[in-house]
Amino acid sequence: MGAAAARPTKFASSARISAVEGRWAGLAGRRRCSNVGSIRRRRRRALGAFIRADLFPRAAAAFRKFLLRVATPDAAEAVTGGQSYSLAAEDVLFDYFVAFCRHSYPAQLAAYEKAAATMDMRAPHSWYPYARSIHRKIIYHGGPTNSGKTYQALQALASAKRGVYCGPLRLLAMEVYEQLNADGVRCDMVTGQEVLRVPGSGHVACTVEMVSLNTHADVAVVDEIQMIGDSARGFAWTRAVLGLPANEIHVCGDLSAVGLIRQLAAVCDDEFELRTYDRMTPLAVDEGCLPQGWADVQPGDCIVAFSRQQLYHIKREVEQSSDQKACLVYGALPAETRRAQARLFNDPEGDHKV
Ligand SMILES: Nc1ncnc2c1ncn2[C@@H]1O[C@H](COP(=O)(O)OP(=O)(O)OP(=O)(O)O)[C@@H](O)[C@H]1O
Repeated sequence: MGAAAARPTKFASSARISAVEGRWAGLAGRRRCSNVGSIRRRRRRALGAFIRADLFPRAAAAFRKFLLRVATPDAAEAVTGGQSYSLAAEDVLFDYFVAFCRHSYPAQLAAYEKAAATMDMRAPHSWYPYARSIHRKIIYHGGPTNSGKTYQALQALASAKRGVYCGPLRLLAMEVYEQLNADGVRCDMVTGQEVLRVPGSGHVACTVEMVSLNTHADVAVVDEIQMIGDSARGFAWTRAVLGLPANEIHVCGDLSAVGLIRQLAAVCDDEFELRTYDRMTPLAVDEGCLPQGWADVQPGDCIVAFSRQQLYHIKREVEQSSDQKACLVYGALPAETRRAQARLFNDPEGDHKV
């Protein structure tokens, strides 16, 4: 604005009013001085008021026309009043601009506000309207390994009409799939690697990344819930806990995620219950190594190695130096072979116990 422009003061005389009117008309005629020009430079601010960038030029032009039609000399004085115009006047104008847009383009602003809400990364629970339409109960089965947490959750799953199990491993999904089908509860299996459909099934056992959030379940089981804190895969547990449309969600794991799940339940307006478990048998770390080498391996032992070559080598050693037979499972093993190996190991009548 020109330095010669008057400061915003009260009007005292009609001569002054006409001077301001003249200046208003002159300044408004040059677009940059109408202050709508300043608003133009504030597109981002307008976005914050849900005025989209593509609506902005049209809205700003309409607002400018509107201003020129209705502005009183007072307004002209305030808006064009010398250096003091800058921020304070723009703030005033901006509020009027927003009010004008709300009045003139209600549908556009509402649509953009709705779209912005769905993209609000701070409220992930709102991304799952189906789950939010259900008042869910989250039951946290917490305790150390082998304390029977998953067993209890699976009991609830098996007795439900429609259920879903989500686990971190294909093998766990497969174990549940086989167990439920063996117990007469028809169950599909869905993993990234394979999909097995059982006609008429009401249940599905899947890896957690594969769980469908579009199918209602009476009971859902989310296993190894502490993995929600995993930097690479934790998102899949978060998605399952927030998004599963199930009446009851049984989450199983150690107690490290209790606080977080309790908070998520509160945010989702779900019920929360904590059930804690103790180990049924003690777990102790052996003081020494196997004195007789692989000949000391006992039925039920599990040996972990870090390469395929090592695994085959150890299997050979165990079978040659003891009367045990060993099964093998590793990541690259085809799913069908892995299942056959797991079946061999789990068969109570079989002789593959390592
Ligand atoms: N009440 C029970 N009756 C019969 N078997 C049970 C019972 N509770 C647990 N088990 C068995 O004990 C074993 C360990 O139970 P489960 O897998 O439920 O433990 P967990 O606490 O979930 O262990 P993890 O943390 O390793 O998953 C399983 O083979 C399970 O079938």
